[in-house]
Amino acid sequence: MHLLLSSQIARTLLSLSSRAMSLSSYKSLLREKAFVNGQWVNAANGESFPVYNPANGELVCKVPDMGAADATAAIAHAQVAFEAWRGKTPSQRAALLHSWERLIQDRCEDLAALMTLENGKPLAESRGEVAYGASFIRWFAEEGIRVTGQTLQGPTPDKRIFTLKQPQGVCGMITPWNFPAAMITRKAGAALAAGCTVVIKPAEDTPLTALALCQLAADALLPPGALNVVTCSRSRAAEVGRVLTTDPAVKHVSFTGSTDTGKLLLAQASSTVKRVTMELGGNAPFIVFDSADVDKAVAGLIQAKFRNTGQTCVCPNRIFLQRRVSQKFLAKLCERVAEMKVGDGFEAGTQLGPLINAAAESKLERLLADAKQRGGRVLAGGQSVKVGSGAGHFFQPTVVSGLGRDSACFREEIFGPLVAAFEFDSEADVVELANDCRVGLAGYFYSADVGQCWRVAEQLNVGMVGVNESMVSSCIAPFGGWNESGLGSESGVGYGIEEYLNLKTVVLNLA
Ligand SMILES: NC(=O)c1ccc[n+]([C@@H]2O[C@H](COP(=O)([O-])OP(=O)(O)OC[C@H]3O[C@@H](n4cnc5c(N)ncnc54)[C@H](O)[C@@H]3O)[C@@H](O)[C@H]2O)c1
Ligand SMILES: O=C[C@H](O)CS(=O)(=O)O
Repeated sequence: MHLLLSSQIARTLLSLSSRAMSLSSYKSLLREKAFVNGQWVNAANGESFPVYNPANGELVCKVPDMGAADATAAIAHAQVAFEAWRGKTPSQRAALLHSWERLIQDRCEDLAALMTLENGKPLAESRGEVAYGASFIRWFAEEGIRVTGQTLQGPTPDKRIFTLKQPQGVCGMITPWNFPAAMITRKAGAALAAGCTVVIKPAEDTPLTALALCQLAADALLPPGALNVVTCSRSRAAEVGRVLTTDPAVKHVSFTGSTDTGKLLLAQASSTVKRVTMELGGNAPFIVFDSADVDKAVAGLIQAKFRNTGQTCVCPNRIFLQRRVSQKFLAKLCERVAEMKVGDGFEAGTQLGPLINAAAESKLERLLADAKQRGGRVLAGGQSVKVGSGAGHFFQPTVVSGLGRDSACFREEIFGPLVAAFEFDSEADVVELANDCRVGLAGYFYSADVGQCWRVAEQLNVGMVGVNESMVSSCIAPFGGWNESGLGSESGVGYGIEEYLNLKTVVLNLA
């Protein structure tokens, strides 16, 4: 008994000490100002807005609530910086980006703590995201050195044709709360490596990680004006966004967020015909065929579905189970789900942190009520969870089966820890079901039939497919959606950086 007690005490002390360690050192990167032209600045209106810890509703700090004037000033500084930044060689830019990436890696623990504090995700996931975010900077530093053009024989002997790829200029970026570091570096890394300068508006829920990245960029000696972050509350997002999407000095708008917001920004950006990159909403099918390795499929679903508490754009959203394997899969899945730990992201062993806010919890409850009303069966979870003071919005990992395509879980992006299961009979049936939606970001399926793997991978109307694999994102793989999931592609060889380059054709007369 004494042995057991001492090991429990040790675990508790370790948990508290790791939490204390994380909380104590992040403060060196906590900034309560925005970052423009290499300076820490307040909003022109002197106003600020609060950033809360989603796990307990406690105030973390306040940051500037900037408006149109601040965004316009940031763009002007980025424009001035662009001329010098584009004039550096790709290798010179790469050296600075590599320095930035190394500093990010060195400060992983502090950045991770800051991310968990403002986003709520488990500390282990935050650490993973810091490394993932840094990988994009390293990747694009190298990509920038390998941007190539073409040399062609002209239509007549006295002509030669060359193509050049040149940086577009100032890029406006608007990013979401679910990946406070990676959604910024996946864009800014590519744009900066291409020779562009950037003005970023991070999500109002998670500005602190973005600001911390600015401090490290300054420490890495990125020149003033190359990287700028303007912060604003949700109520000012439209005002700042309108400047970023309509100022003639901005040549590219890169957005990651919901499809509805993306459509709005697209319309605004059209007034000055800006280049755009849109990474929008998803509704990923996750198909398990009779021939699948069920244990592997269950593990894959757990990994992809509950990452970031189910709040990622590539989370499996509709789980399609072939009839013969359905019960076995659901039994194994529910067994694993029942073991998952919901809690504060700083607590050791936490696998599911809080939802980002009350609206996210209300949406989850609405989707669950709709599922039940349509005859869905709750096989696991289904309840919110009180953690600590109870001010956070925690929800059990939940599994609902017996749903049809008329359910809200089929039609909407769930964006939470709710597994919605649907049964199917034939391959043709499930491909039709999977493609019955207006977005097409990611899709996954498990099958031991090679021919089926090829057929289904080719037939799914999505930008990324996992075949017996549930993780499709990395700096190496092009990331982008079809249909209403977006435009363009981020990361990959050539794709991500090309978004920020203009193509120029030069026809040279030799005579
Ligand atoms: N495709 C991807 O890579 C990807 C990645 C993350 C999130 N998402 C999608 O984002 C959604 C969830 O994120 P969210 O709730 O933060 O999305 P959201 O569209 O509400 O917000 C995203 C960003 O847009 C800003 N914004 C909102 N309205 C604006 C406006 N009128 N003008 C200018 N900016 C505005 C927000 O402040 C935030 O910074 C989901 O649909 C998810 O699929 C997609
Ligand atoms: O939520 C959207 C992100 O793009 C997911 S990922 O981290 O790139 O897989």
